[in-house]
Amino acid sequence: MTPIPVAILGGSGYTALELLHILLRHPSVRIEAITSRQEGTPWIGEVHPSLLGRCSVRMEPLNVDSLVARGVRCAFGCLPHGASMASLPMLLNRGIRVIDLSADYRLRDPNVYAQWYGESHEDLAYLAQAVYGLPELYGDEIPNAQLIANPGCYPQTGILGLAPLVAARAIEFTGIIIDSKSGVSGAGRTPKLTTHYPECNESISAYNIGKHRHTPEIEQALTDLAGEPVEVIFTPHLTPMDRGILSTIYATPKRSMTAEQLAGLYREFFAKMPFIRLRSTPPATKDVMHSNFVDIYVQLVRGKVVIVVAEDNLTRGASGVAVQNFNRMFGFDERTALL
Ligand SMILES: NC(=O)C1=CN([C@@H]2O[C@H](COP(=O)(O)OP(=O)(O)OC[C@H]3O[C@@H](n4cnc5c(N)ncnc54)[C@H](OP(=O)(O)O)[C@@H]3O)[C@@H](O)[C@H]2O)C=CC1
Ligand SMILES: CC(=O)N[C@@H](CCC(=O)OP(=O)(O)O)C(=O)O
Repeated sequence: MTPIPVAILGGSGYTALELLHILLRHPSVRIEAITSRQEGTPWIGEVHPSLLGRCSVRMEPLNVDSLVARGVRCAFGCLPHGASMASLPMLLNRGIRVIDLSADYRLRDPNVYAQWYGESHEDLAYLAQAVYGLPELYGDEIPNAQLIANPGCYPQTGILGLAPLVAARAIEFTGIIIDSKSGVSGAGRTPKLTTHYPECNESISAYNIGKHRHTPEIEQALTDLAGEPVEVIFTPHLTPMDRGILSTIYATPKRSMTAEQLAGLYREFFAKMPFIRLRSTPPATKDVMHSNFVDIYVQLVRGKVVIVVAEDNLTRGASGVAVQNFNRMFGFDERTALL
């Protein structure tokens, strides 16, 4: 089969690097273009030395006419939110399918976007068409999507960790606590004071308590599953590791259940989902490093359900699930290049 020509936008960043490492293993993909604001069209290996000898593509400014002329069929947007909705409509208008790794197209209600992101949404037309790309929940909508809103890194741990309980209406839909810890690469490659080495090394800190923009994303998906509003208290923490997210979730059962009934709910919900691993011991971030797996452990403790979820923020949290979506969009086995 002729490989599918793809473009990656925002080539200097961490998710672009992760995506390149995965796509270079994909038998049916050709990296046609890597776009960047960098001056002088550098080789990708000059910006990401781990790609030296593996990928000989020059970075180039974004030029949609050129991408169309070269037959690009899918573009991965690895840009910050805001920059995504400023660029991606140009590609979509020309028939290129897009997987957007930013948050711009994840929240269906533009008023909710404005409330949590502090800016109004500028592309209501494509927002209305976007499919939320969490394959385990919205998998049937992905093959025909022109625009995939790739899910956020933290939200995937909260949504997947709670999905079996919410779908079974087995827990209270308020007072759910999601306590998450992320490695520093979650903040991207662009330097910031909080992620400067002396600021974050040997230290753990909570941030954006009660106002992190992933709260409405988690609630939107869980509300879809429940058919009624679900409310969460989501608290992220920055931890001194390169990559990985560990979320510990606390929920209150609506009715009493045994450990076996609880485990059965999870087994049934995630049956046939190749990237969910139900664990008999609490997972660690190292167990999922560089993989597309989401590891989930669940236990009853003093009348509460405690769920521990581990994922790699760059692989499963961003670029791995983007390739999982790509595989579904273009009719490949969803595990291609990921297992
Ligand atoms: N890091 C993570 O774990 C996750 C990230 N995401 C999301 O994925 C997207 C990319 O994240 P990540 O790779 O970590 O971010 P980075 O900051 O590492 O990279 C983003 C890249 O986008 C380009 N860029 C930056 N600002 C602009 C701008 N104003 N206009 C156009 N291009 C710009 C730059 O590339 P260049 O200089 O080459 O132009 C930059 O390197 C973000 O929206 C992020 O929120 C989602 C899930 C997890
Ligand atoms: C550790 C860290 O700073 N993490 C980022 C979230 C990661 C991310 O990329 O989220 P979006 O895809 O929704 O932009 C944060 O809390 O803002």
